Amino acid sequence: MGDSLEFSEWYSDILEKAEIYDVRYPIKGCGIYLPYGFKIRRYTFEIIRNLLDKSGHEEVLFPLLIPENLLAKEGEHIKGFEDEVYWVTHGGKTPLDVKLALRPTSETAIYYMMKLWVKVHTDLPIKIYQIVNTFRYETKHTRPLIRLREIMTFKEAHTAHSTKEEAENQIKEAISIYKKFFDTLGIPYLISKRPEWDKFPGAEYTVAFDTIFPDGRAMQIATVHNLGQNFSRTFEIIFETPTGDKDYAYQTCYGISDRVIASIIAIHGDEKGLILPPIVAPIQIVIVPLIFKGQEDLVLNKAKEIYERLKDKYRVYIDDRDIRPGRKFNDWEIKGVPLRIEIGPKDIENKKITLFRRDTMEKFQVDESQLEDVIEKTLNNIMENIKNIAWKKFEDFITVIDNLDTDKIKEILSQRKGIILIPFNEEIYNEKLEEKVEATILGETEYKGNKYIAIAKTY
Ligand SMILES: Nc1ncnc2c1ncn2[C@@H]1O[C@H](COS(=O)(=O)NC(=O)[C@@H](N)CS)[C@@H](O)[C@H]1O
Repeated sequence: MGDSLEFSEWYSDILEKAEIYDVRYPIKGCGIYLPYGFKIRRYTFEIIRNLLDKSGHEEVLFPLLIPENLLAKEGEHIKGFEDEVYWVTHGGKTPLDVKLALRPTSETAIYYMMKLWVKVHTDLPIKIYQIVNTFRYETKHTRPLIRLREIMTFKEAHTAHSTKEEAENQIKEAISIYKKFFDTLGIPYLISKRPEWDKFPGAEYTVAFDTIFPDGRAMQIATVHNLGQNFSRTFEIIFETPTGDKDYAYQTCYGISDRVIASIIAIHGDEKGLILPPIVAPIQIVIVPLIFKGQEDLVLNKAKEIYERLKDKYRVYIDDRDIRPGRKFNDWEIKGVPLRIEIGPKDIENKKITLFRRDTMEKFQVDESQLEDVIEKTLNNIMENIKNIAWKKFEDFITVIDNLDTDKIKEILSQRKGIILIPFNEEIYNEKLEEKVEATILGETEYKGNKYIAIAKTY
């Protein structure tokens, strides 16, 4: 899946063949999560929910609509989004006296309310998040789960603190939460501080997680923003300090979207189809009874027995369709089911069970009595294996060069692409550098102990 056309064909194909997502909705940039894809999405976002809940965040839910005067309150912010906002102008036939925005992100909705909630320092910190749909009228071409106009799974966390230091620590916590999240999914990443000219509108600075897709292009999969007091001054989120003075809250926000699902598909998949990390697989183990004439019951009963042994601990499914086993194997391999159990009369006689692991495509036999142990070990091993493979591919896409050799950079980015790292150098670190290298400056990054400028072709 080297070059981008081949990859993008593979990607569109797999969304359809694995029945994840249907792009045929009559609005550009909008699509439908089909049942299998919806389950992957649900298990994936359960992980981030648990990580956020365990680190003192509360899940909330805000209105979709934001009145124009609110959205436009913070100058930088509205400048950054004015070309992307969808507007509601009528209620039925009645023109609205105030235009309403479909939230592109919810800073202005949430911070309006924080002003009402925050009076004294003991009302802080506030650490809330929501997982909602947001809307951005993307003018670059849209791509399923990657560049949407309706971003259906937008996890946005928003925090407010009584000191600058606490907000800085929150940035660190957010970065560590995202590291745990992507490590749990086996998605590799490079963390960089976005350049001044590419930070989030209204932020002091932005830290971003970028991964690399099989076509070599970098994909921003998470962002963490230190908002300083920019929004709290505009929205007057003022609190009484312990010494009785007044101060503006110090804020952060951090977001991920459906791109995480796109990354799981793109980074772990192979020519055959999906390879799902067990933790997000709708079916973790599929049981395929090998039915021979006259021995149907023997095999089906054994399949049911094994199902009963596993069903409390795993998401397991018996495929008892009346079709050839080879067809079944193919279907589940496309859907990325991590582990397959094949049951035939000979196995039953020898008290053996045949297992097939999707990541290495290898088949092996175990004693029936060993089944639970072997499954546990194999599923863990699959996760470790696909994570190592993903990081290996990622590292292979990173090229460190020791100076700003623009010809060499352009050459690499036109062939293999990936991320180029050049030693950090204040003089050259400006917007003109993007023109020189004809690529995006991801930002400043630490890599193997040194400081670099990261450069890449991006989505
Ligand atoms: N059009 C889009 N389709 C899919 N995902 C997107 C789109 N635009 C942005 N994202 C993802 O959403 C993440 C958060 O978006 S953002 O603009 O960077 N940050 C915010 O909106 C902040 N309010 C943090 S919650 C990005 O890192 C990116 O991974």
